[in-house]
Amino acid sequence: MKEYVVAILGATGAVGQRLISELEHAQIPVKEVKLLASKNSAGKKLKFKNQEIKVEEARPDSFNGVDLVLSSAGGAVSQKLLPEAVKRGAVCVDNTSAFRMADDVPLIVPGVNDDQLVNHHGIIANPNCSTIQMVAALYPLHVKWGIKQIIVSTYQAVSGAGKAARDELLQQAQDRLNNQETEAKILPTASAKKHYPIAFNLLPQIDVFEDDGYTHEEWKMIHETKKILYNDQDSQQIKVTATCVRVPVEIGHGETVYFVLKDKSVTAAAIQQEIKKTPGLVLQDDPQNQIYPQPLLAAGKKETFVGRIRPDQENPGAFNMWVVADNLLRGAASNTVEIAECLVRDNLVHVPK
Ligand SMILES: NC(=O)C1=CN([C@@H]2O[C@H](COP(=O)(O)OP(=O)(O)OC[C@H]3O[C@@H](n4cnc5c(N)ncnc54)[C@H](OP(=O)(O)O)[C@@H]3O)[C@@H](O)[C@H]2O)C=CC1
Ligand SMILES: N[C@@H](CC(=O)OP(=O)(O)O)C(=O)O
Repeated sequence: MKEYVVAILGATGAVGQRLISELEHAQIPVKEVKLLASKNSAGKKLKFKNQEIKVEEARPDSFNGVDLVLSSAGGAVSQKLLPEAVKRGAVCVDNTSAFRMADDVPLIVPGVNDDQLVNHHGIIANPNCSTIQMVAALYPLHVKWGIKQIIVSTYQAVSGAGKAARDELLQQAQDRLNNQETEAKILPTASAKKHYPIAFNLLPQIDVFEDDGYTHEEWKMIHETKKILYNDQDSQQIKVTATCVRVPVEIGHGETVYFVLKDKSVTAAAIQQEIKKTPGLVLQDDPQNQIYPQPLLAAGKKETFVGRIRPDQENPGAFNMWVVADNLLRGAASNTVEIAECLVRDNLVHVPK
């Protein structure tokens, strides 16, 4: 059986740490693991299956002899280093948005469109975290009844903006409870002109603003959803709009998803049945007993949790639902490692000539 040399780029980060633990349990025969990060982390030791591994500074020649790269060190690092990795024969699964919309890069949610992996040219993109959980929940409904329109509002945890944002929430909360002045340096985005506190607050900005008034996170949800569902030629016709909001939650993105089906006769009970029988989805929908998805319950889990499914009383075929998932696992590390498992399963861990 072939064994693979796997490099984790961004191994010291919020997502990188989870990539390590997901890889420990993956259906991937691992010969060796290389842990790569910035030069600040070079020499640090991290564990893979109880074995201590020294973190190395990521450079082009770090990828010599590597079969598979799991990448999560930000878009600029991916832009610079992944083409170097591919040149050296490594297949890269990238968590960043750097290559997602490129025509020759498959954008994959396993269970939805992993059949498109055969078209890869060395780089495969992992979608945005908010996109993954929404598409995972909607896909079985789209296959069965066809979706015409999606209107989504997100409630995104601070860990989506990295380790530093999570630390900032905790510090601000502590300062506030101690009646001390607090500082905001990271959110809404590290590169923003102004920063605002997230503790006891909500920020209707994730990523930068586009000229049309939408944020780039909203743009990604709209266009990535269409690309993933493009398998089916009707998908380009799906209307999608989004509002993305940062909330003071550590881990777990929530989404209210309003969707309109082509078939106007579908019932909430039929939708619940589809969700229930789809692998990777967990139905938590029992309002009488106050059973519904919550970030605190989803954190640490790989599944996507779905509840509050109810029809729009004034628009037959339209429904509201509430979808929650761990953004660092389902929205990032688990999806990436599942893509890598599909590549191994389908014997696709090679760069086509
Ligand atoms: N699919 C999705 O929706 C998600 C995608 N992501 C993507 O993953 C990236 C990382 O996210 P996250 O883990 O939360 O961020 P963190 O800030 O927690 O971690 C960033 C990681 O990148 C490394 N890094 C930074 N600069 C360099 C460099 N020049 N060369 C090599 N490594 C570098 C850091 O190393 P060091 O510790 O040495 O600084 C660290 O390991 C995001 O920028 C985003 O692009 C993240 C969340 C969800
Ligand atoms: N933007 C997401 C996480 C992320 O990094 O997304 P992307 O990979 O699309 O840049 C969040 O802040 O919750």
